[in-house]
Amino acid sequence: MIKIQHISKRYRTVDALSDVNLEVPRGTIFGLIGPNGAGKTTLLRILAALITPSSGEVWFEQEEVTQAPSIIQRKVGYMPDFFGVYPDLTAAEYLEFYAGIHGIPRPKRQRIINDLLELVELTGKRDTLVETLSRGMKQRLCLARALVHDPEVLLLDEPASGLDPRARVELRELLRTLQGMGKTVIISSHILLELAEMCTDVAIMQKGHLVLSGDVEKVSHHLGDGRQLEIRILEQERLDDAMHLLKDIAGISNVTHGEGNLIQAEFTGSDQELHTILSRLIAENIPVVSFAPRSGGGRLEEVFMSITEGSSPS
Ligand SMILES: Nc1ncnc2c1ncn2[C@@H]1O[C@H](COP(=O)(O)OP(=O)(O)OP(=O)(O)O)[C@@H](O)[C@H]1O
Repeated sequence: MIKIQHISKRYRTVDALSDVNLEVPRGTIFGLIGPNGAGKTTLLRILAALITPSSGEVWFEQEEVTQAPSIIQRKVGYMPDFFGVYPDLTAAEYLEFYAGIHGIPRPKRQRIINDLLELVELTGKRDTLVETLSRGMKQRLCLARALVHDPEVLLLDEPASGLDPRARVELRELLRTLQGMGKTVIISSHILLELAEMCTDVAIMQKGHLVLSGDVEKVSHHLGDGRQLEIRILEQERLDDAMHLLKDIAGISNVTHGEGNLIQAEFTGSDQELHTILSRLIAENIPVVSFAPRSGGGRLEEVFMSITEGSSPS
């Protein structure tokens, strides 16, 4: 678990972070979302010990680390939001260079490099000049670079920006693999939907403040207390019956007819009550095809827009 307590950072006249408190559970894929200038990069750079906060504490498990950069550097891998300039190095040489920087003994390096190239699916590119790799490949190589010393925590600044949809799917799969390896991953983005599909937890930031954080479901449900319910039924003729029935149930509001035979409604209540609603529909012989609280980015997007009013998410 990483605990960020009362972290503030002031650059001359700019308050980049103001009293940020955040807990990142171990093993999560944690998204930092916020418009440009929200303070995401500043927070990641503090967590990577690249800059020190003006005040506050960062705890990695039982250790306070703001004054102990060597602990952070051992535990954390950081991927910045820019690729930088590559000297004339092949992918393997590039990783070898960073393995050297991390003091990994020479005899161990080749195996680590082979494993990392395999992990990020660049084995076939090991002797290719980095400069000639595609953007997605460079991105994955940078990720491999951040993993060279086998850190517990990975910090990825805007990893999805500029990636095409396929590269984004590959990145998401890679992040899941890393999570499966027990790593905690913190990623930032100013484009909410990029993260909604990748993260288990999110924190929304604006103008140096943390506005809201928690697991994706919890944050998605933040708007009102309710969740959005989507019910699809088989036969158009039963649509009105189903809508009437739903409108009479306590806890259900805003029942509307969506595309095709879809009914959408707001729902406040427990999973037990949700189960009761489904049972009532079935008891009335309404041919339910699917019954689901709406999840994913759409809802999160609404939350984001409502609490970062006036700021565009992209
Ligand atoms: N080195 C610096 N000197 C002065 N001000 C800075 C510096 N770095 C960042 N800032 C300011 O701090 C605030 C937060 O910037 P930061 O880069 O952390 O935000 P961000 O959420 O990562 O934004 P972006 O998505 O644009 O990268 C901004 O107002 C920015 O101009």
